[in-house]
Amino acid sequence: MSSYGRCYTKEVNGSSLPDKKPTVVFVLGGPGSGKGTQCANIVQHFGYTHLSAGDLLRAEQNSGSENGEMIKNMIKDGQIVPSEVTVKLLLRAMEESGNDKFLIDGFPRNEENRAAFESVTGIEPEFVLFFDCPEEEMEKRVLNRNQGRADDNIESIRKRFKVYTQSSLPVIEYYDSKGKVRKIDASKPVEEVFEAVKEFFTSLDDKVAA
Ligand SMILES: Nc1ncnc2c1ncn2[C@@H]1O[C@H](COP(=O)(O)OP(=O)(O)O)[C@@H](O)[C@H]1O
Ligand SMILES: Nc1ccn([C@@H]2O[C@H](COP(=O)(O)OP(=O)(O)O)[C@@H](O)[C@H]2O)c(=O)n1
Ligand SMILES: [Mg+2]
Repeated sequence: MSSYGRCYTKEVNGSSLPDKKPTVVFVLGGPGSGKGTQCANIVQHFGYTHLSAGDLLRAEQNSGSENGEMIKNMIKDGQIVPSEVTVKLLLRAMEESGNDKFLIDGFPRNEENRAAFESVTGIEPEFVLFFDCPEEEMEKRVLNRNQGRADDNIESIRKRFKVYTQSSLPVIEYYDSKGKVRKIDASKPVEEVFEAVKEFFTSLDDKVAA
C-alpha cells in the first residue's frame, strides 16, 4: 500500500482524535454529460474540492512522469488507466487540499477503480451524482468542447462511449443497488441541471446539521 490510503484520515485528524472520514461524492456520467461544468458550480456554493480524475491524469501525463506515455495512449484510445496510478493521484490531491469534502469527478469508471479506492481508503461515497444524458447530446457537446483534448474527436469518442457502456454503467448500477445514486437529467440547460443538483447537496447539508 502507498503512504496514503488508510493513513490519510489519521494524518488529517491528528492522532488523538478518532478517525473522521472525509465526505466523498462521486460524480459520474458519460463523456460530455456535464460533470466538470456542474462540479465548478457545486464548489462555488457548497465548499467542496473538485478532483477530476481525467484532469489529474492529464497533469500527470504532462509532468514528465514515467507513466506519461502510457496515460497519453490510454486517454487517446478511451481506455481506463490502471487504478494504481489514478488512486494515488486522487489521494495525493485529497491530502494536499486540506479540505474534508470532495467531489470526485469521472471516477470510479470501472469495477477495478471502485474496488481499489474502497480497499485503499476505506471510504464509501456519501452518494453518487449521476448525469444521465443521451449519447447524441453528449457527442455534440464533446465535439464542440474546444479544450484541445486529444480524445475529443469522433474516433476516440466512439471508443469512450463503448467503454462507458461496458465498464462505467455497471459501477453506477452497483451503487444504485445500494440506494446511493442520485440521477439527474443532464440533457437540460446548465442552470436547470444545477437546480436539480443543488437539491441533493442542500439535503445533505441539512442532514449533517440535524
Ligand atoms: N447542460 C448543458 N447543456 C449544454 N452544454 C453543456 C451542458 N453542460 C456542459 N455543457 C458543455 O458541454 C461540454 C462538456 O461539458 P463538461 O462539463 O466538460 O462534461 P464532462 O466533464 O462530463 O465531460 C462543455 O463544452 C460544456 O460547456
Ligand atoms: N477514472 C478515470 C478517469 C479518466 N480516465 C481517462 O481519462 C479520459 C478522460 O476522462 P475525463 O473524465 O476527463 O473525460 P470526460 O468524461 O470529462 O469527457 C478517459 O477517457 C480515460 O482515458 C481514466 O483512465 N480513469
Ligand atoms: Mg470532465
